[in-house]
Order: sequence, then C-alpha cells, then structure tokens
Amino acid sequence: MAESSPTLIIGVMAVQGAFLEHQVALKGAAEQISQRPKLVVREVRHAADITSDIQGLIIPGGESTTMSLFLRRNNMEKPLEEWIGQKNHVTWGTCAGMILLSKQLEHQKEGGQSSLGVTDTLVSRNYFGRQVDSFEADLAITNPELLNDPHQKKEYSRGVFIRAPAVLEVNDPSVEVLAAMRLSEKDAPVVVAFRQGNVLSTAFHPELTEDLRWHRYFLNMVLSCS
Ligand SMILES: NC(=O)CC[C@H](N)C(=O)O
Repeated sequence: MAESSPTLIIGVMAVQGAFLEHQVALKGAAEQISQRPKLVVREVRHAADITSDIQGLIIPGGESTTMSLFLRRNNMEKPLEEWIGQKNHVTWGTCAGMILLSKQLEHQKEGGQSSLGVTDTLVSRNYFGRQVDSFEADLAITNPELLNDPHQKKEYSRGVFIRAPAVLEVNDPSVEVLAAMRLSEKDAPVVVAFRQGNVLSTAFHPELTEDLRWHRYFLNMVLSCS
C-alpha cells in the first residue's frame, strides 16, 4: 500500500501584510511536492495560537515597527522566540519578517522596534527605499535545490521588493546566502535571501509572484525537519 501523505501544520502570522497571499501560495506549493503533504494552515494572532504542533511558521511582510509593537503588547515575543528555538520548527520571514528575525538592525524606528534576535545578520530596514520604494528584479539562483526545482526551471527568480530590507552583514558561517543583488553597478552586492539552520529569510515577496519555488523550498525544509 502506498505510504499515506504527511500532514504539515503551518502557521502564518496574520497581524498585517500579505498573509492571505502566503496561504494561497502554500496550498499551490504543497500540491506540487512529490509527497503531496496534507496542508493545515493556521492563522497566528495571539500568544495562545503559538502551539508546538505547528511545524512551520511564516512571518510575512508588512511594517516591522507595527508588528514588533503588536508582538510586545500581546506578549507574543517570548512564546515566539521559544517556538522558533525548537529544532523541529522551521521559520520563514519575508521582508518585515526578515527584519523581525535579525539579531542586528539598522535604520529601525527609534524606540519602537525590537527584534526576535534569531539570525546572525545585520539587516538594514528600507535599504532600497532611498532609491525607489518598490521595484522588481531578477535574482540569480545558485542553490541546487532551488535551481533544480522540477516546477520552475528558470535560473532567475522574480523578486518583488516593497520598501525592502537587505542584509549588510552575515556574522556566522552557518548562514547560507541564497540570493544577492546590487542596487547599481557601483554598489556592492547585498544579500536578499538566506537560510540559517531552520530559518529562511527573504527581503522580497515570493507570495506576490507565480514562482512558488520559495514556498516549496520552505515546505521541504519543514518536511525534512519533522
Ligand atoms: N514590505 C515590507 O514588509 C516592508 C518592510 C518595511 N519597510 C518595514 O520596515 O517593516
């Protein structure tokens, strides 16, 4: 008899931002994974929603200042940090989520912003903001798993950047850079996607494109951790 498909419980922080788009993308991505996991998506809004049976968590884009205040006021910081710290849990931060996860921040709003202190990175908030608020760019993909994705053969992934951050410093060898780009010929490249252990961070918004490979990559991370 064929092995039954695994169930994956994925939490999506639903405080603000593109959490609905992430849910749609997750469903599409799950159908394309060979194990055909059964996906259960839970919206996370309260401390009580952060339960240990959730296997993967997405912290979406939005406004990191608002999100960090919301987390603090609702006593969600500590439970989130504890949840993220468990080795069978996988976390993905997109844009504001990348900011919230970084240990070091630059250009954060004064007094208003704390981080969950997870990734060994220096992330600059609104890094691209001075030039243009929003833009799209093709990102060169080198990671073999992302590159050999059977559903997306392109060597480039379309990145949608909305007042996006960038990683200016990587402070631990366990950080694997997944995508980098430069603002112009004159600028040094900055990291816009990376993985550190069970944490994935992207400065851009894959949930706003047709390219589901980042969601598949995330679900595969969850599958291999469970
Ligand atoms: N699209 C986004 O998530 C923007 C992030 C925003 N610039 C912030 O500081 O939180």
